[in-house]
Amino acid sequence: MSLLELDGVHAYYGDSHILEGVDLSVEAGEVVALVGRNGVGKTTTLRSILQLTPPRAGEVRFREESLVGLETHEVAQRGVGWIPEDRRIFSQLTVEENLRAAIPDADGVSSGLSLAFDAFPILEERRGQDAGTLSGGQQQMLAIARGLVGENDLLLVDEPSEGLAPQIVADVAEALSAASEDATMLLVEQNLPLALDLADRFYIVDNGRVVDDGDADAVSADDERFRRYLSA
Ligand SMILES: Nc1ncnc2c1ncn2[C@@H]1O[C@H](COP(=O)(O)OP(=O)(O)OP(=O)(O)O)[C@@H](O)[C@H]1O
Repeated sequence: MSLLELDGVHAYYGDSHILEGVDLSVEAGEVVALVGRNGVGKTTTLRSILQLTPPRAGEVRFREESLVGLETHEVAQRGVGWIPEDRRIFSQLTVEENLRAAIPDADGVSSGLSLAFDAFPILEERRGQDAGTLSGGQQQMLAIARGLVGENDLLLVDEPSEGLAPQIVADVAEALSAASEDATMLLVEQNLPLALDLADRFYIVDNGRVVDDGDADAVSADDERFRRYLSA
């Protein structure tokens, strides 16, 4: 049985019908990428899992239990972590305080900090610095590190490479790749080569539906399947 299953999920913003029956699944231990053009509903799919945009029809099951109707904090308590597109770090807190705040269990603080600092050594150098003074790339590293130390069973990662310089993207990709060895992730990523590199499987989303899916190893970013749905 899959760790996460979406079955015919419909979601709206007001009267705008955004998700028109999304079906997908994520197995424990997998990295699954959601790819597709801007505005097709990838972020909304993550929001529908988190119950930030609760589905009006369809099911979201996590460990075979429905998440629909729960509060977002209850979804988080069940082990679903979120690394949002806009990062949402606490800019007035230091790097270390941001990490400590994301570690659920007091006994886990030192191992959590080691995990974060192993993944992103620059965060250890900056541990006493206010997070708001970090560069964009370092803030993204902190956001990812907060997700990693959260002891989640599933991480929803939204556009980790967005707005970052290529060298920083490479660092972020390396850390996500290392983290994915013992994490399960559903990843929204516009950078298709990066998405395919990180993921075991992909789903292509178009107009609020999954229109294609497959094994990431079996395709390359210039495949016709992607050209059809991803080119502007
Ligand atoms: N809060 C909102 N209120 C109204 N419409 C919204 C809201 N958020 C997103 N939308 C619209 O919903 C549609 C899907 O947005 P979504 O963010 O899920 O797309 P996406 O595939 O993640 O693309 P992007 O990479 O641009 O975020 C878009 O047309 C967007 O304009």
